[in-house]
Amino acid sequence: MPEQLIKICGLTTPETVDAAVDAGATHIGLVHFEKSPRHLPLEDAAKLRTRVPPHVKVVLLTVNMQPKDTAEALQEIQPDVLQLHGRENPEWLALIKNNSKLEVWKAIGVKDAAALEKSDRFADVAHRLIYDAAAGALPGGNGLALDWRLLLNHRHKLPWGLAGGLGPSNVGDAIRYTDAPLVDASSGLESAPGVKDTGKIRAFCDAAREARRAMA
Ligand SMILES: O=C(O)c1ccccc1NCC(=O)[C@H](O)[C@H](O)COP(=O)(O)O
Repeated sequence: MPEQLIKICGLTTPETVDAAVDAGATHIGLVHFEKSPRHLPLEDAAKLRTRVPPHVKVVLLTVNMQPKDTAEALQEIQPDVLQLHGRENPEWLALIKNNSKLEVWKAIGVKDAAALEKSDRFADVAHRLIYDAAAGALPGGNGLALDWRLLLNHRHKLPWGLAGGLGPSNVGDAIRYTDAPLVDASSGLESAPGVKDTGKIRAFCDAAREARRAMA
């Protein structure tokens, strides 16, 4: 049975990082984007990063960040994965991929089938695509679901994950319906914008693993 990958995104405190690790998350996401309620200054992100054991991967999220600032963030935080969540183009991803050992993920806002097809242009330059709802008030973390039906007949050219509006009550359906190898949630695990609920983190991880187990 393949391991269900689970990313808990937008963690901002030691308690919630520990809760995600204890609940069995495989990835934790740290957002460095000032307009987000989940924004972490570099120094704070670097401190949280040190709490994460090696078997859990740290994903740094940035949005249209300049190369010099990106280099500084990578140096300070030392993530395992860089997730680009803005309008970054394939050339920009290629530059990062060819100049570092990092995994590079690209978030794709999926508003229709055309957006999904267009994501193929990242096939040679990303290690994984994260399919999310199209940008709302923020580029991500809006609690909006994409139309899962769009994923059903798509021929994935590289590893992928499903994000957007997931929480404990629908992640099982999402996995059963789309067979997503990775599920990613943020606002559905909060009691207020930017405030993660450790009970919801645990329930999300349990529900995701249970759905995968039942499909084996
Ligand atoms: O979470 C944010 O605030 C955020 C801000 C800017 C870019 C990306 C952001 N989050 C990206 C994520 O990976 C979220 O987990 C993903 O968009 C799903 O969010 P949600 O629908 O709230 O579960």
